[in-house]
Amino acid sequence: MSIRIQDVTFRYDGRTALDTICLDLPEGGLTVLCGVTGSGKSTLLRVISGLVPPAAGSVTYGDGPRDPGVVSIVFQQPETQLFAGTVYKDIEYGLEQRKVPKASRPELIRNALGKVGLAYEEFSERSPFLLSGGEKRRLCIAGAIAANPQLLILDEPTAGLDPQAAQSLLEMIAGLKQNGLTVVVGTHDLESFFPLADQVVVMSQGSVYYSGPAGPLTADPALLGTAGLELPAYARIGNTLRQRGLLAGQPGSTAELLAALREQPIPRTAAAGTPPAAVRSSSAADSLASAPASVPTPASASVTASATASAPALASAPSAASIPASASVPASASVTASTTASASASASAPASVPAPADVPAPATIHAKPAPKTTGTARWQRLDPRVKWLGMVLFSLVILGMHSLLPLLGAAALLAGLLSSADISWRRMVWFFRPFVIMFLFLWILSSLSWRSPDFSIGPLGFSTSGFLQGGISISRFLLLIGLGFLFTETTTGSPLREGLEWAIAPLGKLGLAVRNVSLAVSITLQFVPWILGKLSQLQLALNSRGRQGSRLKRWTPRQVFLLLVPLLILVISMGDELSSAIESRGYDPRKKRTPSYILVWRRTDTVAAVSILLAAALLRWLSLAG
Ligand SMILES: Nc1ncnc2c1ncn2[C@@H]1O[C@H](COP(=O)(O)OP(=O)(O)OP(=O)(O)O)[C@@H](O)[C@H]1O
Repeated sequence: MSIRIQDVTFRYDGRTALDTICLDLPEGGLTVLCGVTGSGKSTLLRVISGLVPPAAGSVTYGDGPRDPGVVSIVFQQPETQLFAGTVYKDIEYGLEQRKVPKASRPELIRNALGKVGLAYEEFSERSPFLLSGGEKRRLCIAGAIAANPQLLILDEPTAGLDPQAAQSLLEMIAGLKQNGLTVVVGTHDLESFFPLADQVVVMSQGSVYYSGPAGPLTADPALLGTAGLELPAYARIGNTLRQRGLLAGQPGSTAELLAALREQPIPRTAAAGTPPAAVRSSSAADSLASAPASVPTPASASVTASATASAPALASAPSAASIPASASVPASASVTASTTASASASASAPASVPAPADVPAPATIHAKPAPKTTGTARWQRLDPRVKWLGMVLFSLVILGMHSLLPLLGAAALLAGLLSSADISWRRMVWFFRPFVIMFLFLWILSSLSWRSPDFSIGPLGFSTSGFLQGGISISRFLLLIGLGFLFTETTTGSPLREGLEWAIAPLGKLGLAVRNVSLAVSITLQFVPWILGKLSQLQLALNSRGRQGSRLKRWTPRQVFLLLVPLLILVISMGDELSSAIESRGYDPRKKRTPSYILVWRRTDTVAAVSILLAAALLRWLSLAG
């Protein structure tokens, strides 16, 4: 299935992560997506998978819109993709979602596990959560290929795999491609994937910097260097040898390089200081066997190196492999460079890959405008003590509210504060949705009355006072949660902690372990967004098993149930890692420490503190009057 990506733009909370991307992914081909971290690879893969809709532009699958059954994606972190109690059930979940008949599932599961090198007998009944990192990754891939998709998307598939596992994964991917599957791989592992690639796409700051075959990229180090990437070792060695006239063409892989070197004996030259007896003809493979990847030494120096360690590897190199005469540049390759801040669409040079001189200087590539001061940035500059003051005062005032009017006043104030912090609606809805659903349920429960209902809906009786009281309690809780959300969204860990430690310092004289308390509170508060982030990753992964499209945003009871165990495991292991990290850094609450954030009180902080006091007094007056 071919894929056409047209003018795709994607934003996270207003921040552009993908900028008018245009790409064609060939049917049955393997496209390698590379770029420095944060360049937008994972985001583009998610958009291609159809799991997240682009803000603008479109993705077309074959001749039309996406059928959820034909696209599979494996995410970067395997631990956020496994849900079921056994390996078998985990793969079966995806098959069930894709309506594969129960009778055909065992065979498909056995095949999929076999393809990724996990023996069915050994693994099918094991818990996915107790597998090693590499085994988890292979299981995720097995889950993705079990239903025979037409497009397979892999994000960093070789990360965390040992060399043998990585090699068998590469062979598996090559096999899938041979069977006509269209594959897209986002990776930093250029060494492994360039030799397999039909097309390479280099991303830089959310734009496509290069798209075309791997050959021109490996022939010209400046092309990848400009995008912040390094050539694979085989290409660096190949280039050095070509420059010295020791190799005819550019090798397309390590195996090709070794094969060519074995077939092309390189005459040794007498190097300075080399005894004449050492001057003899020898295979270049021998010479290079122990040379460093970047070949920084002169040719003569590498010639004197003796081949020992890599001899078995050389022996297994395919001798028939051919090397292209020179890295000629196909017309389809294109390099894109945006030179000014407004050149978002990027001027594209579709003709030929330019010689190194034509490659734009790093300083001129993808220049971005100076960031505007956003509401979030303004909030972040506010002294954390002011925020703590607001948090504590408003929490107390909200807890003392027992009628609708002050609650409405507090809700209006909170809404105003959230929008002044530039927190997008989408993010707020994402944050509040699970709470609203849970609280609605609690509200209904608290309104039920069996003995003397004031009104009934079907068989259920409700009391008016229970309904009102329940509504008020739930509104109070939602406001408190909203306050915490505003606080953690606009305050990073260090200021939050320093501010709290300052505020509770006097309690230290009464024996309170001030530093422990502030550390615990700041970690707990920082944990909330982390947990929500993990939850949304888990939901995305679950949706990728087949529940996609219009149902993406819904939380079904089964989903909630499936997500609970992995989420709990993630939280426990994160807690474990955090406590080990704190211990390993020699944390001692009695020792004096250097503050990680210097508290500075400005005039704006005084204005903010006075406004908080006035607003809290007004809300308190409203609650008393009501
Ligand atoms: N959930 C998110 N919320 C906000 N910003 C995000 C989110 N995920 C990614 N980003 C931002 O979007 C940009 C692109 O991120 P993305 O994960 O796509 O990059 P990447 O090239 O895959 O990086 P890596 O190689 O490190 O995985 C980055 O600036 C990142 O900080």
